[in-house]
Amino acid sequence: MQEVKHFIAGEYCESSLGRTFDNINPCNGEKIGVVHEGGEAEINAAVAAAREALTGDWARMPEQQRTEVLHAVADGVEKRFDEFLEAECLDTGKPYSIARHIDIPRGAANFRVFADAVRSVPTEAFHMETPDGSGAYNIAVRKPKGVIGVISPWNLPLLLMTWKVGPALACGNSVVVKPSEETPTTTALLGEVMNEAGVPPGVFNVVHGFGPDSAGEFLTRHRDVDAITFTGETRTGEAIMRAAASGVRDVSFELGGKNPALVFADCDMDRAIEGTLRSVFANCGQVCLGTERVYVERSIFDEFVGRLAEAAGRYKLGRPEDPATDMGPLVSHEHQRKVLSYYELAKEEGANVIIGGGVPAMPGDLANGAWVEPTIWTGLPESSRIVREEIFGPCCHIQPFDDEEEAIRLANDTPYGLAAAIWSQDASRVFRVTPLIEAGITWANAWFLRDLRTPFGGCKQSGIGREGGVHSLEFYSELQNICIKI
Ligand SMILES: O=C(O)C(=O)/C=C/C=C/O
Repeated sequence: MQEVKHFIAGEYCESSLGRTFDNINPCNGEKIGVVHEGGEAEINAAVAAAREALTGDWARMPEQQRTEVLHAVADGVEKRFDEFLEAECLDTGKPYSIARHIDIPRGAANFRVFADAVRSVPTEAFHMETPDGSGAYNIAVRKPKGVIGVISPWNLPLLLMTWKVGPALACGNSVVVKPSEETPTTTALLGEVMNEAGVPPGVFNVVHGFGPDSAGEFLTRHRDVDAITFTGETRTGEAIMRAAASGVRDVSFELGGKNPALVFADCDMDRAIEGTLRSVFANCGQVCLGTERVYVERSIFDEFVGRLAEAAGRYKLGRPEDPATDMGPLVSHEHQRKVLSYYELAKEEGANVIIGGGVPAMPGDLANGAWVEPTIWTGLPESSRIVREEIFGPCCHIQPFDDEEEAIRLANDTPYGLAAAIWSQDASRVFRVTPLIEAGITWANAWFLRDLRTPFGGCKQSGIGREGGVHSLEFYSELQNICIKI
């Protein structure tokens, strides 16, 4: 039976609370093992270890060596690829086919891209004239921010945790990570890789537990944590922001969304179907950048709905390790209950259920898993909760529109602003429409095409700040301007 422990100061340890919670396989509801629940004592110990690491070998390590160590961490993840793959898919239920191409490779790449960025992205320097004519030089220098609190989500556990830990360590910080209680294993496993790669003890720490009145809250409230980065639901972000205000700590948030896709009649229909299918149903609809609202130009509405439904009907739900599987369960029975409550609400609100809307019949032990059917609705008003609220499941509502102005208005009619996709082969339309979409990330004729140097994050209630490239370096460092009089 698996036992997932905390990782503090380079060592695995149990909880002083003497409490553990079950880790459940969402494919069949079976217990995978137990996870130690961290309390205030564990968070205090982890933050203290992180603080001490900032005055030890890690602080004295030359930047070049630090980046080599981070490449060694990436090597370590790649060397133990199958171990990370199996752990991630056991925790999440996601198919090997997704984790093999997205989650685990990005788990390594997120260290490499920022180890390289910190060596190549310049800071600014200005020469200035001075009244005495001798002049002065201004040089901006990046310095570590300090101890970073990282609260990472359950949908892409390794990817989204290393998306934060990679740049944080590249900038010379130390971190205390509180992974989601649903998916603790790969974050815990990374501790071994950190030790093997030569990351000094205390630089990378992991404490497991829950949010309120548990490890998550204790971490965000800890006064010796200099900044907090979080990916997850907007209302949790609000609570973290309130905690961060005490001590004026900086925050970086990637929060919720209700992302639109705009499909124009002049699109490449095959590409629009393929791309929208992925953006709605990938990872069982549990991707923050995913589409839940699809707006289709009226002249192609019926054809688009029919073809998307036909494609969605071909998903093979099954075990992660089955090569035929292209959709897993939701991450937990709790999340299944939430998604199914929206499936019921849609029926109550009179939606046309084009496909799905329930629980699939699954064979054998899989019948005890957190499964839901890929689902497509039409016919609801824009005021419907189905169209307004983030569901985070394999489902979308499709609505027709008649012109570009209406499409843009519909897309922007949401308190969120994370991602969007538009499908059109008219270049003028693409350049006209995309800047008018209120979203931090907008794809045209693509989805989830990711250049890690680009700004990544949401506006409105979808987040604060940007990650990616220099934007991550900006958050994970303090810039000091040094003015030198000649
Ligand atoms: O691709 C990324 O860097 C990223 O952060 C993906 C986020 C997905 C959230 O569900």
